[in-house]
Amino acid sequence: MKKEHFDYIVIGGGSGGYAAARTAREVFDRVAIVDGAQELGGLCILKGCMPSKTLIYSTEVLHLAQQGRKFGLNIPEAKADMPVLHERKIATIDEFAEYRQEQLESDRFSLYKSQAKFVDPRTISLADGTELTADYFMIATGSVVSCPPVQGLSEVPYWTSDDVLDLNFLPEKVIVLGGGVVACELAQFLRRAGSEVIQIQRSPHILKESSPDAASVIEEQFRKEGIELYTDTQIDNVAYEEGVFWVKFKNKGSPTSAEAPYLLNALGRKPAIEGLNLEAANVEVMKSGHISCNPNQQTTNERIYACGDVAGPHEIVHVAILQGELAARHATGRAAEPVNYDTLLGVTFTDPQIGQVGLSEAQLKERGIDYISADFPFDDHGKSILMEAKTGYVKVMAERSSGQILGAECVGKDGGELVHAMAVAITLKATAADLLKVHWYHPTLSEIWTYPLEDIVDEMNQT
Ligand SMILES: Cc1cc2nc3c(=O)[nH]c(=O)nc-3n(C[C@H](O)[C@H](O)[C@H](O)COP(=O)(O)OP(=O)(O)OC[C@H]3O[C@@H](n4cnc5c(N)ncnc54)[C@H](O)[C@@H]3O)c2cc1C
Ligand SMILES: NC(=O)c1ccc[n+]([C@@H]2O[C@H](COP(=O)([O-])OP(=O)(O)OC[C@H]3O[C@@H](n4cnc5c(N)ncnc54)[C@H](O)[C@@H]3O)[C@@H](O)[C@H]2O)c1
Repeated sequence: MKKEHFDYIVIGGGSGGYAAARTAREVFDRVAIVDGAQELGGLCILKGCMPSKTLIYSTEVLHLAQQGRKFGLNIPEAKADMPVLHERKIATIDEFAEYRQEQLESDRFSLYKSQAKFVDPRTISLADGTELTADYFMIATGSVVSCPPVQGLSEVPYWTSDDVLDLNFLPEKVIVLGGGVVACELAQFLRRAGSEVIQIQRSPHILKESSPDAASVIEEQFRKEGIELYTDTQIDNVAYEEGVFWVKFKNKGSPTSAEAPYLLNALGRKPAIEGLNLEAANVEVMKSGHISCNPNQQTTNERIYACGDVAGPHEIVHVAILQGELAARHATGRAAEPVNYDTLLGVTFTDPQIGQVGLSEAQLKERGIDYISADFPFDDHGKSILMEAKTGYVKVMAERSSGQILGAECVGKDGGELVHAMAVAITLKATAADLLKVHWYHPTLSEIWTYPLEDIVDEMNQT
């Protein structure tokens, strides 16, 4: 049996794993990456952020073109050409994936294309029986689509996000189960591409990670665009007969049903821990299935770290990367600062987008922090009015005593871009008064932030 020893072994070569390997390699000479995927590159590049945002951007352009009259344009017909959209996605993603594959295959690392399984706390075995030992391990195996216990769901041929991101035809009608980020981004993509869409969400609002105010804006927009959106539902069962999916559910208590030839299961993802044999490595998992980690990303076995979707608490690429870098710095004995989730940035790529950063109002209340909140709507702002981008608002929360910005929300056109101004402010601990010293160019969407900032400073001056 082949055996080899490394300083550091990364299991899973996605965003988090590659960040850890690259950072560990700055110090260690012998770094191995083990990945069992048929195609290397990880979720973000292959079936997550990049393909979804490529397709979503196309339908955003399509939506604008269809609104041509509003802008004084005569665009006779604008519609999605699904095979071409599909080709564009493939070409775009291939380029990103190729670059990542080159990085993984470089001679800086020893790459093993295999599933890994722990044999003991210092050893993994590969599919061909090879055993690898290491001083330190990083588990970065990501997540997989989950199939929650909805009656009938596991027996029907549902689509996942992978299928929607790989469509080369326009489905005439799709039922979308769920109201999380994946469900919402893809429901709007499908609708704008031309499908009939029925979306069924359990809780009273979609997008539970966002504020109810933000979710309400998206709900109104979805309904305006023709998505048949049900919230506050309970799914009774799912069935599939002769090419038709049936979903029976209670809509605010009353029995309802929906039928369509396609069904997207967007009811969430779960950590990819199956087959790792974590018990053999003394690595414990939490009730959610995430690997239990301390702030340095060390698991219950201090020589084994975890990062990204498999560790949580947020399934977001930049968090996976920050965690991977931090963990590798820690393992190589360098200064390492735990990820600060109080400055967390999140973006939902619906249109309008939701950008949110720092503490939410709910968190500020929960922590008993005395704060001032001020908001301003896009329908009263010069640049957004001339762009016909009048939906949504910006909101800023600042500590009452100091004016330090603690949280911000931007629901609007390119909200995910605009919110970065506040992300910088929050991370650098700027106050509302500091931010009013910035040159905010006119007319830009960004200058909308000055209105709530002025309101905060005014309110502070009154007390
Ligand atoms: C549709 C969709 C859209 C998304 N959009 C965004 C977005 O816009 N922005 C954002 O921040 N996040 C987005 N996300 C989330 C983001 O993609 C993930 O948080 C991120 O990619 C997770 O990275 P990771 O390194 O933890 O795991 P992954 O990139 O999934 O890497 C895990 C790797 O581990 C390998 N592996 C698994 N098990 C084993 C094993 N036993 N042995 C060896 N190898 C193994 C896999 O083959 C894989 O290559 C999206 C997700 C989805 C599904
Ligand atoms: N823009 C981005 O950053 C982006 C985009 C896509 C995905 N992601 C990440 O990927 C992760 C996975 O996203 P997701 O949307 O698949 O999961 P999610 O957990 O965010 O959403 C799952 C949805 O399914 C619903 N649900 C779950 N079980 C149910 C049941 N039994 N009956 C009815 N409803 C049920 C939940 O209420 C929720 O609305 C997220 O954590 C997100 O951070 C991020």
